[in-house]
Amino acid sequence: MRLNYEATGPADAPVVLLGSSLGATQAMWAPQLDALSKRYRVVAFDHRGHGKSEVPPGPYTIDDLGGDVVELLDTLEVEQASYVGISLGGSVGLWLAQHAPERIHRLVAICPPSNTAANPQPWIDRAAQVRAEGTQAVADATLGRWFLPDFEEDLEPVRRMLLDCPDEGYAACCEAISALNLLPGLKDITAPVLLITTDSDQSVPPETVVPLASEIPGAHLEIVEKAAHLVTYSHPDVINPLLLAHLA
Ligand SMILES: O=C(O)CC1=CCC(=O)O1
Repeated sequence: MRLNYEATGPADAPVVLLGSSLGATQAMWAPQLDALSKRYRVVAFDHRGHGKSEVPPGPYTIDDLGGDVVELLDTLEVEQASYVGISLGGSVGLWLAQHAPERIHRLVAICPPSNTAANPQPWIDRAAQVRAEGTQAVADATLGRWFLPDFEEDLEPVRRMLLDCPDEGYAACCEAISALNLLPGLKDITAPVLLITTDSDQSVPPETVVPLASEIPGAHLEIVEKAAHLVTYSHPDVINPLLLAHLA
């Protein structure tokens, strides 16, 4: 699988991978790049079906998405990296920590869905809707979940990113999310984990993230106040110091 990625920071610095949300590209990490790339080789990638990565026909599985990242590490000849992921990207991080523990140095999982298999129908319905009508059919609702109404920045670039997402890639990743259950392997994770959730996340409610902290050995939990789902984008002033402290 050919994954698109953008690398910034010193070529010989420790590598940090950045995994994005459903419907987003690596460009969503712009608010983190300056802070992280002073100390790290930052590799922000597009999941399969997203951005400039390949778009094979779906459905995809979390094994596909996680396996793609292992393949990317192999291609980059990186033995071990830290990983920061949000939303679907956070789920991929939890998968990597369970299935490729020797490749993950430290993990930050932000607002990660972990047991959507318990209620798969909304994701199956969303996949069908996007295959039939395109990502424009879900763009307004998505922006409403990603940001609180008082977030004043221009959201057009984010809307454009969603509209540009290949419909098949978006739908196929919804199907991966619909079958997701990462709970059984949490107790076996050995990498140091920082979990981040927010008080107003309607996509992946905090009640589904907080309990993960007592399942993952030694995990640290942070709850960001007055923030919705795409907290890396809306609150870099809060998130970036948390990332730097955990990755150090
Ligand atoms: O679009 C959403 O609802 C937010 C979301 C949940 C999982 C993911 O990757 O994005």
